Amino acid sequence: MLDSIIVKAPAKINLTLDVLHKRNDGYHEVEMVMTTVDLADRVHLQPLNSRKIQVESNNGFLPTDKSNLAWQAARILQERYAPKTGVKIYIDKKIPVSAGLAGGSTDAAAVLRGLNKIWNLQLSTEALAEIGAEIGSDVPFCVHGGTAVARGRGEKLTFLPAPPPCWVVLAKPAQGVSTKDIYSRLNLETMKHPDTGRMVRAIEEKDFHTICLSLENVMEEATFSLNSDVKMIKDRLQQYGAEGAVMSGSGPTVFALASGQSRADRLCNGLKGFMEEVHVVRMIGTPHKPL
Ligand SMILES: C[C@](O)(CO)[C@H](O)COP(=O)(O)OP(=O)(O)OC[C@H]1O[C@@H](n2ccc(N)nc2=O)[C@H](O)[C@@H]1O
Ligand SMILES: Nc1ncnc2c1ncn2[C@@H]1O[C@H](COP(=O)(O)OP(=O)(O)OP(=O)(O)O)[C@@H](O)[C@H]1O
Repeated sequence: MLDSIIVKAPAKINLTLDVLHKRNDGYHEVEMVMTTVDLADRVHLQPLNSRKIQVESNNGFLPTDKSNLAWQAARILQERYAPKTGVKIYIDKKIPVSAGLAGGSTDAAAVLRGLNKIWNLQLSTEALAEIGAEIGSDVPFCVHGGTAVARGRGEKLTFLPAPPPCWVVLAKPAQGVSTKDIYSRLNLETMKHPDTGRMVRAIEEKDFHTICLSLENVMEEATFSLNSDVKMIKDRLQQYGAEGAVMSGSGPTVFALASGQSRADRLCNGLKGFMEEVHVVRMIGTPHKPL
């Protein structure tokens, strides 16, 4: 058994997000293009000789009990493959919580990848992603990282090349939203669907301009109606010269893409005048390297 390990757990953004219909199991069939950005939690894993799973974090608002998705990931692996060991998980939280950036899902994915290594389980990435789907719909993507079209509940992944290098300005309004609530408020009859095919082609052709034109998210209307700040931030980003801007996931984070750092910094400075949580990061878009 290896000693401690620190696993980087990056946030995701949705370049497109489409909802096709509601399924009999209560979930929705989705089609969305997801990619990773360089805003990441650091998940520290330290094996324990007892069966304890202990979670700590620098963020006092995070649950440290079994409702933490990182705890759930450790429990599943322990029950199935390593009944005699435990782990201390310390989450150095950098990703805003309840933001639409898959913060909890990426921590769970980091625990799956990290424990696979330190408990020497030798599970494939596909097997870890399958386990991840039991924890949450965004976890399989977070296990792989990179850029992908996600279908089904979010677990059926078709991988794409990385988008062209660019900057991402992430703006998170203070008030969070519940993913479940936003799904239940969607108007499936009247929504305008994104052109997912155009986004996929633009990524394959590394056509930054068309990527910006193709950013679309069917959840915006529902989130805007609950939190008017979200629309206001998107409008401001467009007024300040964003090449493209859209909400990520169920929100409330809105992001803008910029081909150069100076434009990204200008957008960030414009927003900083009236909101606190703004990050300028690089798009990553390539799958995680093996640990
Ligand atoms: C909005 C997205 O973040 C886009 O990437 C995801 O679709 C949500 O992924 P997630 O937060 O991992 O979602 P889960 O934890 O699996 O589900 C939370 C709740 O969202 C709803 N949900 C989620 C995924 C999906 N395909 N259909 C749904 O209806 C369900 O009500 C579920 O109870
Ligand atoms: N490790 C974790 N990090 C963040 N939130 C967690 C974690 N584990 C459980 N949670 C809980 O999950 C809820 C959603 O948090 P999260 O940051 O994952 O939202 P999100 O970014 O909107 O997720 P998604 O984009 O996957 O819908 C919060 O209520 C939080 O308390």
